[in-house]
Amino acid sequence: MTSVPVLKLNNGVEMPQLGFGVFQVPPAETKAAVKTALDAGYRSIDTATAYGNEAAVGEALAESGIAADELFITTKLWNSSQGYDETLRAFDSSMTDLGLERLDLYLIHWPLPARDKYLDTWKALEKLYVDGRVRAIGVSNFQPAHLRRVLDEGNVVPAVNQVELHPYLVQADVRAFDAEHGIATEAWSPLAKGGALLSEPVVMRTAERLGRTPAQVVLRWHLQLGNVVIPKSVTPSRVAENFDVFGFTLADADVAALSALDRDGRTGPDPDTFDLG
Ligand SMILES: NC(=O)C1=CN([C@@H]2O[C@H](COP(=O)(O)OP(=O)(O)OC[C@H]3O[C@@H](n4cnc5c(N)ncnc54)[C@H](OP(=O)(O)O)[C@@H]3O)[C@@H](O)[C@H]2O)C=CC1
Ligand SMILES: O=C(O)C(=O)[C@@H](O)[C@H](O)C(=O)CO
Repeated sequence: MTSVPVLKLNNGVEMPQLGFGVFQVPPAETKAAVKTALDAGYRSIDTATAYGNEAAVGEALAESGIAADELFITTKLWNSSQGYDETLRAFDSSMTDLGLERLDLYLIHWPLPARDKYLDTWKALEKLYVDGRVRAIGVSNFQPAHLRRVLDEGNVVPAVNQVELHPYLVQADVRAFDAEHGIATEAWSPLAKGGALLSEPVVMRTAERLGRTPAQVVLRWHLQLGNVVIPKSVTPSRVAENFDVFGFTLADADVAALSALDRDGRTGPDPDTFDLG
């Protein structure tokens, strides 16, 4: 079976560079989707309390019989649970739902700067890390200014920053800041939600030339930039297609041509202003 390259995080923990996302997968369909992904070879699963499907992910993991040390499971603390004590309680609840002894990666889902609770929240993640309940801790949707405060006031450097990232939103500043501080950048909505990006002439031409699909070309672009990617699909053929991205490479010119699609094209909320939950 294809083995996925791993990135060594800043604490030495190894994270698969390709994983499977389950946002908007209804709980009743999640077990089947995760099983399909595990059968295809994925070993990293990205969920969140907000997705409402942690328990279904946990069932799929338990039924798979795959050893915990071969899996890499990420979940995220939802906005309504920010704050030190609330975070510790929310973590316990996620672990019960996931049925895990130890989590691989726990992320603060959004910074919510107007609430100004993410530093207290980060302290709780640090406690979970120091107590050995999670192998790595990180953040999601953090802009450099938010990360700067965590670096200045925290004791642990976040291992990962998971942000919206695809050729319409290349996130050069965030990626540069992350890289400068040893933080791995993980791309959410790596396919820009499977929309217009996959019909861009440059993406289609490149795919045709290489005998690959547009989604595979976009995922290759991420991998060659060094991003962690977590495409989501409930379509088994696409789940397999998105995993089959290790048998070809893009030329530097192809990578540059996709990067030139950058247009500040967010599909999701702006982290500086998003405040929900
Ligand atoms: N931290 C955060 O704030 C966020 C994190 N995430 C994480 O990132 C993951 C991925 O992001 P997501 O928003 O789901 O978007 P993606 O960019 O992964 O796109 C998913 C969409 O693309 C379609 N698709 C998947 N593969 C292909 C393919 N090969 N060809 C054509 N279409 C395809 C899917 O359709 P179908 O399923 O019908 O096959 C689905 O509609 C999430 O599942 C979640 O884990 C996402 C948003 C925010
Ligand atoms: O999918 C996620 O992880 C998200 O945080 C987003 O869904 C986000 O909550 C959103 O898009 C709300 O409109």
